[in-house]
Amino acid sequence: MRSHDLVIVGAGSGNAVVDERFAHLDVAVIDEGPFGGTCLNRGCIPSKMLVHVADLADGIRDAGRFGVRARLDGVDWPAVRERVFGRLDREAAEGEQGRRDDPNIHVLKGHARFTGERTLLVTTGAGTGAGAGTVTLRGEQVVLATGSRPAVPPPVQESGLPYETSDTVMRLERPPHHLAVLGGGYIAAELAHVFHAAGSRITLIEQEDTLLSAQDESIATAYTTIAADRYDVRTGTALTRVEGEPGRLRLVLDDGTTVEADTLLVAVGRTPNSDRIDAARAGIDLHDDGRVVVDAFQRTTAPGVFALGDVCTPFPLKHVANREARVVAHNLLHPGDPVRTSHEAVPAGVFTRPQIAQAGRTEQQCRQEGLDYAVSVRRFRDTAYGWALEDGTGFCKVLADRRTGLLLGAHLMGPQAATLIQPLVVAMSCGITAGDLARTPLWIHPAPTEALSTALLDLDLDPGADPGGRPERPS
Ligand SMILES: Cc1cc2nc3c(=O)[nH]c(=O)nc-3n(C[C@H](O)[C@H](O)[C@H](O)COP(=O)(O)OP(=O)(O)OC[C@H]3O[C@@H](n4cnc5c(N)ncnc54)[C@H](O)[C@@H]3O)c2cc1C
Ligand SMILES: NC(=O)c1ccc[n+]([C@@H]2O[C@H](COP(=O)([O-])OP(=O)(O)OC[C@H]3O[C@@H](n4cnc5c(N)ncnc54)[C@H](O)[C@@H]3O)[C@@H](O)[C@H]2O)c1
Repeated sequence: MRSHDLVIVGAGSGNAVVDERFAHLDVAVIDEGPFGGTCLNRGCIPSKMLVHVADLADGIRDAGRFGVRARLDGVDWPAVRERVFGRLDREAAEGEQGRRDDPNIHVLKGHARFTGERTLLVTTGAGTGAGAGTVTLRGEQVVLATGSRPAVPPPVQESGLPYETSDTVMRLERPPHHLAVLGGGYIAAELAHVFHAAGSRITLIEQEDTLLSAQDESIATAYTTIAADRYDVRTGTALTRVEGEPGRLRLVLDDGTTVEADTLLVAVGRTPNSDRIDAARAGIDLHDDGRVVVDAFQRTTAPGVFALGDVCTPFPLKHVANREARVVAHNLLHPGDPVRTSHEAVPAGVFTRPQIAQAGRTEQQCRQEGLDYAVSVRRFRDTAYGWALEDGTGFCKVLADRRTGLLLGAHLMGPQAATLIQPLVVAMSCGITAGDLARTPLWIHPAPTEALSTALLDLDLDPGADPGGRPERPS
C-alpha cells in the first residue's frame, strides 16, 4: 500500500487545493476523468462560450430594431464546437500534465473507492484502453471533491431510448432540429438559449408552475413569459414516458399532451457523487439527499477527511466550490487555526437571454421567514441606459430589512445582470446598509447601475435605518 501525506479525490475544484504551500508534502491526485472536472470540460466554461455565440447571433437578429442593417447567415456549429472544445480539451490536458510535472504530486487516473479509514482502492486503466489494474493508497489526510452528475428520472431511463445531458449535448455534431428539454432550471435556460440561437426549435417541460422556480417569484414569472414567446413552454407537467425510436422521440406528459422531438436533453438537477465511493467504509456520513455531511470547516464525520464542492455543498456552484477549496487548503495547513466557510449571500448568474442574477433571499423566502422587509423594483427602461438598450423587460429588485436597512436579497434581469449585481453582493457580504450603499459612493451616469442605486433609494425603510443625506464621505 502506498502512503501519502495528502490524497485528493477529484481534480475539478479539488485540484485547486494544492499550491506551492504544499511543496513539502507528498500528494496524490486521483481522477477518473479529464482534469478540470465539470466546470472546464462540460459545465460553466463551454456553456458560457456557447452562450456568448448565442448572444452575438441574437444581437445581429435584433440589430434592425436599432436601425442597424445586418443579416445573420447562420451559426456554423461545427466551427463553434471545434473552437470551444479544441481549446478546452487542450486546457484539460495541459492542466493534467502540469500536475504530473510537479515533483511532489503523484497523478492517478482511475475510479477511487474507500476500503477503510483514509484508505482507497483505485481502479486504474478502465476506459482508457490500457488494462485495468488496482492501486491501494492511504492518506494522512484526504480531500473528497468528487462533484456531482446529471440526474436522470425513471421514465427516461426505463425507455431505453437515447437522451442527452449537459455532459454530452454541447458536443453534438449539429444542433437538433427540435430539442425537448426536461427541466426548466439553470441548464435548461442557458442551453435553450444556445440551441435556439443556433437554429433549433425548443420545447421546455417543467414540473413546477414557472421556469426557474427557485428564483425570486418576480424573476421566475417574468422569465417564463419571455421564454414562452420564444419556445414551446410546458409548465406544471411531468413526463410519464418516452416512446418512439432514436431521432423520433415522443414524450408523453401527465397532462395528456405529447411532445415530438428528435433530441431530448435531461436537465432536472444533479446527484452528488457520494454513492460510488463506499463512503460508509470510511466513516463518512451522508445527508438524505446524498450530499456528504461537513461542518463549517469542511470536515466530514471521518477524522482527517475534508470535502468540498458539489459532493457536499448546499450551493452547487463553481465559485462556491473554489471558496470551499481555499478553506480546505488553509485548514489542512493550519489545523490549529481553522477558518470557516460562509454561505451567506451566495450569488449566482443564469446566463440566458436576458441574463439573470441573484444573491441572498427571494421575496417568497422573506415572507416565509416572517421578516419585516422593504422591497423596491426599478426597471431598466426607466433609466437612461435602458433607453439606449431599448430594454423592455429588465429590472432590479432589492429586499432589505426595514429596521436595520441591511440587504436581504437582490435580483436582477437584463444585460450583464451577473456583473451588475456585484455591488449589491459586496454590500450584503460586508454589512453595508442600503442607504449607505446608495448614498456614499458616486454611481456613474448613465450606466445601467443607476437602476441599482435608484432601487436602493426607493426602499421604504425605517427612518433609523436610513437617515438620508450622507452625501459626503465621513471625514
Ligand atoms: C452545464 C453546466 C453549467 C454550469 N455553469 C455554471 C456557472 O456558470 N457558474 C457556476 O458557478 N457553476 C456552474 N455550474 C456548476 C459547476 O460546474 C459545479 O458547481 C462545479 O464544477 C463543481 O465542482 P466540483 O469540483 O465540486 O466537481 P467536479 O468539477 O465535477 O469535479 C469532480 C471530479 O471528480 C471526479 N470523480 C468523481 N468521482 C470519482 C471517483 N470515485 N474517483 C475518481 N474521480 C472521481 C470527476 O471525474 C471530476 O473530475 C455548471 C454546471 C453545469 C453542469
Ligand atoms: N449559471 C450557473 O451558475 C449554472 C448553470 C448551469 C448549472 N448550474 C448548476 O447545476 C445545477 C443543475 O442544473 P439543472 O438545470 O439540472 O438543475 P436545476 O435545479 O437548476 O433545475 C432543475 C429543474 O428541473 C425540474 N424538474 C425536476 N424533475 C423534473 C421532472 N421529472 N420533470 C420536469 N421537471 C423536473 C425542477 O423543478 C427544476 O426546475 C444547478 O442547480 C446549478 O447549481 C449552474
